[in-house]
Amino acid sequence: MRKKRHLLKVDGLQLRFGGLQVLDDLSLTVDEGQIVGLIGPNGAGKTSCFNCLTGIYQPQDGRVLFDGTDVSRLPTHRRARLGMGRTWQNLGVIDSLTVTENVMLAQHQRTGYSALAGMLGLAGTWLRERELRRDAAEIIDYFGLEDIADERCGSLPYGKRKTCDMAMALATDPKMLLLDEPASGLSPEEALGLVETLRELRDRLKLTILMIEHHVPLVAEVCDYVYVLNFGKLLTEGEPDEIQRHPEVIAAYLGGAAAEPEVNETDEADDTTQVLRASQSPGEPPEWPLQPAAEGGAHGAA
Ligand SMILES: Nc1ncnc2c1ncn2[C@@H]1O[C@H](COP(=O)(O)OP(=O)(O)OP(=O)(O)O)[C@@H](O)[C@H]1O
Repeated sequence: MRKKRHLLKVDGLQLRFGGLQVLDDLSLTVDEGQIVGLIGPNGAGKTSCFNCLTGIYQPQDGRVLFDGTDVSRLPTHRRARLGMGRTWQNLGVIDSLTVTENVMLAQHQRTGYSALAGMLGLAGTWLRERELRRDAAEIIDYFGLEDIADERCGSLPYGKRKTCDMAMALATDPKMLLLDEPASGLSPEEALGLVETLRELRDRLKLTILMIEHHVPLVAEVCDYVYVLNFGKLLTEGEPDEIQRHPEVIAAYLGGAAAEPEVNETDEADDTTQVLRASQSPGEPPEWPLQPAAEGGAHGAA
């Protein structure tokens, strides 16, 4: 049963680029303390939705209410200060900075002075910088990155850079995390670890999470509620087990909704991963509806 307090309420988003209707009357809510999934075929408009929520894109119509405040016209940094933390599909880390420096850079969204002023030790920043460094170390420990805290992100494997991206989102002190494909490119072990991390973020740190994800077992395992987007419109919503049986959802995925099949680097390496595809070749067995993962797959992590 869903809790009642909406942390995020999105009403009637309309987003167009020229003649392309990217989002069409999209409404959704995310209740406090829940992990909510946003899924849909490639090109359905999921990342564009995140961009509208965080102020990167300005939709032509619609409203975004966050924690009771209408943030529809606020710039990205103001939304971040109110508690919207975000990770990026193509990573938000700066490769030339170390893990600690990246996390501290993210923290400066809430300091009232720039990261550069902090690095230069300008007046009034020194004490605060010391606090930030201590907080950054805690966050880095929390994500198990302490051994590589002083390494430049560019030299790290993809999974570690992804974890650093999540650490950066947490460093902004969010109420809500918007995660764009957190499992993409992760090894099976890392994807299993992510299940635990997401639950811990919700249960221990009391964070609310809205997550775009193609990794089906992960969605089925951790999401309390799921929205399905297709061609910019909400196709359906519900708990994961309802969604997996929904005839329109099955039709959308099997009907070749929006794009060519995606080739995901993790496919070959990860046989526990079931990647949602926009379309499939005739005769190919459907990967949708969601099926419980094989024994030892992500479901085994519960
Ligand atoms: N800045 C932009 N200018 C023009 N078109 C855009 C822009 N951003 C997104 N689009 C288009 O909007 C549509 C939805 O893209 P979006 O990236 O939101 O989909 P998605 O569901 O996140 O897809 P994927 O799962 O592949 O990441 C696509 O047709 C895309 O080309």
